[in-house]
Amino acid sequence: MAAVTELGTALRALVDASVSTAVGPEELRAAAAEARRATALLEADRRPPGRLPPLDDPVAFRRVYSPVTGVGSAVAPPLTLRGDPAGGVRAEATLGLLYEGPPGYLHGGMSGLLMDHLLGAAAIHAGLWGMTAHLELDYRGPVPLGVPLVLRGWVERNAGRRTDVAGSIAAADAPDRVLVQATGIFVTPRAEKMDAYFATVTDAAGRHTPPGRPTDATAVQP
Ligand SMILES: CCCCCCCC/C=C\CCCCCCCC(=O)SCCNC(=O)CCNC(=O)[C@H](O)C(C)(C)COP(=O)(O)OP(=O)(O)OC[C@H]1O[C@@H](n2cnc3c(N)ncnc32)[C@H](O)[C@@H]1OP(=O)(O)O
Repeated sequence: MAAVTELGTALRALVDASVSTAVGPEELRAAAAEARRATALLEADRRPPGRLPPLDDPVAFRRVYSPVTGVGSAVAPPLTLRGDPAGGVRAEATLGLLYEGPPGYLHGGMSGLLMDHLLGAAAIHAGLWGMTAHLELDYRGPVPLGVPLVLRGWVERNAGRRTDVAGSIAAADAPDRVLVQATGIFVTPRAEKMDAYFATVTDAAGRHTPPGRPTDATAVQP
């Protein structure tokens, strides 16, 4: 885990530098050569989609390469999710140029990614695992880059396999001024669909490992 985290941290610094650099073509080409060298090292042993990495724990919902929370992911901020004393889950993050949409502000699709994850995690935190069936966002104000943000997700109601969830993004210094407001419907797939989607998922040792049961523990910190 320490090595995965070390590489993820180094790669995040690299991709951040690569989108904010102002150096010339010579330096860019030299950096590209270094990047290709690192890629060759990593490509020596790869896993296919559907085989979880050894450090993942599908029962605890730990995913080290998640594009949102993964400590090993170059593109994840990465978020640390916590249980929110006000209910649901929350995370703090300061996002950089990698995620820029309008100059100086967060790409709207990135808000969608983050909200999808927060809402899904809020359902899991409440013991209600589901896949995103519907996600709706209202963009009330642009989300600034480079300032601390607070992201929240909470369950509104649950009926059978369907869970209605909501969430928000705000600047940490103005938490009541909601910049992005999200609502979503998460559905635990019926058994036939669970089978069809995940029957071939295995852990690193090749054992069948379907996604977590609705009552499983979560990766959310207490
Ligand atoms: C993802 C695997 C994860 C594995 C391990 C996880 C570790 C995670 C760790 C940490 C936190 C994670 C956080 C993750 C967040 C991100 C999650 C995603 O990105 S999920 C990918 C995108 N979503 C899809 O690809 C779904 C595609 N859609 C489908 O496959 C089906 O539509 C599905 C399974 C969602 C529902 O199919 P049915 O056949 O099981 O269920 P039916 O009978 O259609 O619906 C059940 C009820 O829900 C309502 N419903 C379904 N879809 C609806 C919709 N779009 N709008 C409104 N209502 C809907 C229906 O009307 C019905 O309600 P009535 O029982 O009649 O009252």
